Amino acid sequence: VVNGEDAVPYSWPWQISLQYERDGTFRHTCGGTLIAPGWVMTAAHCISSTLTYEVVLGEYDMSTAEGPEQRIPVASSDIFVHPKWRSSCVACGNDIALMKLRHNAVLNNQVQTGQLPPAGTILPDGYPCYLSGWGRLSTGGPLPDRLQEALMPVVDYEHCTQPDWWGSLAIRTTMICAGGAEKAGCNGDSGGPLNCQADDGHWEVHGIASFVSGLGCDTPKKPTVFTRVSAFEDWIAETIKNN
Ligand SMILES: CC(C)c1ccc(NC(=O)[C@H](Cc2ccccc2)NC(=O)[C@H](CCCC[NH3+])NC(=O)C(F)(F)F)cc1
Repeated sequence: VVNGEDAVPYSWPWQISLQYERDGTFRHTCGGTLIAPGWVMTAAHCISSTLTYEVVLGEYDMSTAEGPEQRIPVASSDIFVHPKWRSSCVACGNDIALMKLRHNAVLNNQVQTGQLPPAGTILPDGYPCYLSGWGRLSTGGPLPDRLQEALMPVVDYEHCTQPDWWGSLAIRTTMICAGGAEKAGCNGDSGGPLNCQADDGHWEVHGIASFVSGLGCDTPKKPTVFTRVSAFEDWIAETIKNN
């Protein structure tokens, strides 16, 4: 997250760190959201069929074991990438994947499931949402130890598809744009949640971090682009029901 700040520890208790094994240790590669005790939602572009993954819940500072961490493996046969995802076309959308955990997470103050919005919900321009993640602090810059967050207002479809913004070739109605000024997602935030507060005060996960500009994470008028979760609720429900 570029130009964010340290999150209050465990204030986004559905945020997970997706890690893959390399040389005997696990490394953070993407964010994700715990949507049920045994299921994590992330971005399809985070998944490589050859890697071994585990999910870390209850994480805050990556540099130290603080206690609430739960590390749960994911079998590659339990990873469900959206059937319409094309890794050669992130602009085509469908950048969503579900992972079934080897065993259920233990829910507590530091580990909670995130709530999905009502199917079809479209947020208005300027609606305040927060991106959270352990992605780079600047384009090509370092990764943080502590979970970061940034307030990133929604940029609606009409504004995000303007030619000097992303334009209509890069953005689908199954996406949400947010930010577009100095705050942005960056590599490593992929798959993580766009957290938006409903009018009764509860939080909902409206987006899955998908892409930023190749010119740099916080390029003006190139807001961070998220998969719109409310467009995929049938597929999510079906996948969980069938597996
Ligand atoms: C719409 C299409 C033309 C398009 C495709 C890809 C991009 N961007 C990208 O691919 C940039 C490249 C980059 C590298 C380093 C620093 C900053 C940005 N990376 C990204 O956007 C990566 C991974 C995208 C997966 C696509 N293979 N995503 C992210 O960083 C995140 F966190 F925003 F989700 C931008 C536009």
